[in-house]
Amino acid sequence: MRGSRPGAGMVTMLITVEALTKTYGRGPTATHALAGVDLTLDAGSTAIMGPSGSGKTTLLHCLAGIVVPTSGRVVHGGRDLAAESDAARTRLRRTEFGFVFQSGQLLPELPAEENVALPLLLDGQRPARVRGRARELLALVGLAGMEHRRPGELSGGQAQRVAVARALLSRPGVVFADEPTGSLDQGTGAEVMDLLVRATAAEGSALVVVTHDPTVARRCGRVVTMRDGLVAADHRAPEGAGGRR
Ligand SMILES: Nc1ncnc2c1ncn2[C@@H]1O[C@H](COP(=O)(O)OP(=O)(O)OP(=O)(O)O)[C@@H](O)[C@H]1O
Repeated sequence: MRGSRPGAGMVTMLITVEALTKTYGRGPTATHALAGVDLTLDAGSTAIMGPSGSGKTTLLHCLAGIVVPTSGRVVHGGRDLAAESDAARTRLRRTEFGFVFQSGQLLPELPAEENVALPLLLDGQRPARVRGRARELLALVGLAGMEHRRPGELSGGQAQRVAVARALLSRPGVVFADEPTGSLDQGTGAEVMDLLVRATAAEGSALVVVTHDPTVARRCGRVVTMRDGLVAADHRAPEGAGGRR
């Protein structure tokens, strides 16, 4: 049921980045985090890999409209994000994008269901409907029956599953994840990553995940490798091999 967003599930080119640069600071201490990136993000799952400091998080933040680039364009739905107002970018992030961070950033005093439902409850949407959707998503991520547990009563992997459910709440076109398994042991991390790929696919959302971990990247249909602020490699898994989409 994805009828609320025009073209949902049919869009293949989601975000296009053209000649993107981002420089932090100025003068002799300036850091050129992105040095001219061209990239078209399409449906499916994309991992962004590369050495520390190569610009992965900066690219993710530019794609998601969190960071405004120094030059270049980030085009989403025909609109250049950089040319939009802060308010318009915030609205876009709330309605079109979902986010999963390294540690789930759940509110400790709220049960899982409320943590998932909160963004749309704050938006003033009908509570019964929002809570129903939250329960549906918690079941999708394998947490049926744990709706009333608070984050302190969940394992690290379960807490990240709640964060995945929350990211999918508004039926986003794209879910952005920055080292989503970084705080988990390897086995739990692999389970959460599988879940993240499966749940985003089931909901018809694209996935962009920044990771250092090759086993995480192998679960994605495409791997973009950054080096010194540029795309150094861009590999797609052959149809049916790797990239479990
Ligand atoms: N807010 C900031 N102010 C100044 N420099 C920054 C800022 N954010 C990032 N940088 C610098 O920009 C470069 C790219 O950083 P970025 O975080 O995008 O890299 P990364 O590939 O995600 O690194 P890591 O894998 O270590 O997280 C680095 O040299 C970093 O120090």
